[in-house]
Amino acid sequence: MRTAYSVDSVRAAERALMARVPDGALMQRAAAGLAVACGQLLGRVYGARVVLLVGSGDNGGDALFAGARLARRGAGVTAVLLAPDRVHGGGLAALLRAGGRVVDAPVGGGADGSADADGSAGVSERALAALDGARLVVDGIVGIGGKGGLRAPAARLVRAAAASGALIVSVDLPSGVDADTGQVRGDAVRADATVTFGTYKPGLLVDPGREYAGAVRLVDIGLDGELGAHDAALEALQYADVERLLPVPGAESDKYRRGVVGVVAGSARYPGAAVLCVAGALRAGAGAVRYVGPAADAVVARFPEALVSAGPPAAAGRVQAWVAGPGLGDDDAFLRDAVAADVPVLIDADGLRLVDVSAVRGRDAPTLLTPHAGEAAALLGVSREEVEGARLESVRELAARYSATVLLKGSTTVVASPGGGAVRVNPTGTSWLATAGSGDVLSGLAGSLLAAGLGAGDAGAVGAFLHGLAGRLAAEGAPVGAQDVAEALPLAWRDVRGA
Ligand SMILES: NC(=O)C1=CN([C@@H]2O[C@H](COP(=O)(O)OP(=O)(O)OC[C@H]3O[C@@H](n4cnc5c(N)ncnc54)[C@H](O)[C@@H]3O)[C@@H](O)[C@H]2O)[C@@H](O)CC1
Ligand SMILES: Nc1ncnc2c1ncn2[C@@H]1O[C@H](COP(=O)(O)OP(=O)(O)O)[C@@H](O)[C@H]1O
Ligand SMILES: [K+]
Repeated sequence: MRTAYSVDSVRAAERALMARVPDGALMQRAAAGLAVACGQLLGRVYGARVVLLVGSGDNGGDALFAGARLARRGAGVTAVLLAPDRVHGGGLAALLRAGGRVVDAPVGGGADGSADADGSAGVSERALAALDGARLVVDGIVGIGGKGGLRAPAARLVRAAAASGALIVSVDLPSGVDADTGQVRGDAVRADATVTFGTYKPGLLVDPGREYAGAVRLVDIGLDGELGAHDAALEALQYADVERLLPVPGAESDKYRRGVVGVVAGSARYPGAAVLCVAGALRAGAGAVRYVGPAADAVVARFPEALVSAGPPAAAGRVQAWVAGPGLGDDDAFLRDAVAADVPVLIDADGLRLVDVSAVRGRDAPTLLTPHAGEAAALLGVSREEVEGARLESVRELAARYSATVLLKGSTTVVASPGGGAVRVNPTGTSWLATAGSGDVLSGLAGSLLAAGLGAGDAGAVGAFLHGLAGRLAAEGAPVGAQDVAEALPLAWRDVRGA
């Protein structure tokens, strides 16, 4: 399991560790890892021009000590100081000893300024000129101490760094990205790589922050033992975790023991949603798929193995979980039956529009809601942009409001449980999945995992993992349709099982 911890937990763990190690040891470990990563990106360090963007905190200190290490290996290192009067003293001294140069960012060398009329944001020509011809820019403006959007001088330098064409490495996290949420307000560094210390931060794993971070490398600074006393804020399942959770049939399994999933989806207008949902459900672990609804002919024509009926759900025979909602249109009768059933229920798409909050809250069996950002926005009464800018907050809020597990789809898919705890973040997503109907495949797939006995959080996280993997395997760099994603699910299973 890959985990990420909140800033508060990181700070507490760092305090505990610092009490046991010599002064400055953690920063030296961080700087050593950072310098190694920079060296690898540069290839040849000797003679390379490196610019450090140095803020007023320890993030800038890391950059300075790493810059000193690069300077000792022959790089031409220039530190641009955003707040010369508050720079990390030890780091600056180390850089100067190693032969590095220093340029003050504020015009006139004072404290960091604010926006001004000529657009220079109070940044000196010398600071901007230092970026010309740099091969590598090290972003040490702010780390976990960042608050709000970048101030104007920092934002000006970040734009100049982006325009310089240099490789950009962020220290701990891209400056301008909120460490706890991944939110970006205004300018932020778009890094080629981020070297983070001790643990991942949530903002490195969740968009929009994740996209700004580039390739993330974790440097061990000895924090693991101390972090054990804290709860992770985020968890990302890895292959081995998913393999353990897959519902592989045992020798004595039969189709009923494997679980039967019922699908309430499709309408005369949208029969395809039913077909795609069943396509996902058939390849996910349940022993049988029952379809009820108006698209029964279309479903059985494509999948003779599906058990179909016109409904209602109560007359369809026993199921261990229902999936309800894709392509339903406005008819909520079958949805209500499914929600009233005392088995796990996954609600998606039109079902999310039609469902009654109090009916969901009143359920005893687990409920899994799978909105995309637009659906989540409608449920929360906010804009789609607000949901996409604050995925973690949105998914946690929905889970609390509905007393349900919520899987929020999109460029980063996240899963929150009603009782709080770590949010699951899916590591396998690919934007090739942004194709009509792929959400229907996911709902069938995750519903099938529910029927096979996985808890709602596991069904959501494993479903998203397999879905993302299937999307990648189906696409291999070319556009795919939702059916292709469903057909690649066995490949995803085999990939996870190493089969
Ligand atoms: N605490 C530790 O043990 C370790 C900390 N390390 C580094 O220390 C960092 C945290 O250091 P700090 O707590 O000093 O905080 P930061 O260096 O992340 O940032 C704090 C400084 O940035 C300024 N600032 C805040 N928001 C800003 C904004 N929006 N625009 C411009 N400037 C802004 C503040 O005025 C403050 O001086 C970590 O991210 C990591 O890089 C590492 O050296 C590893 C060890
Ligand atoms: N940019 C993206 N990156 C990764 N996955 C994406 C992206 N956009 C959409 N997806 C995934 O594609 C699927 C689309 O589902 P959904 O929006 O419900 O579409 P539909 O209703 O057409 O089925 C979801 O699993 C979602 O997470
Ligand atoms: K940074």
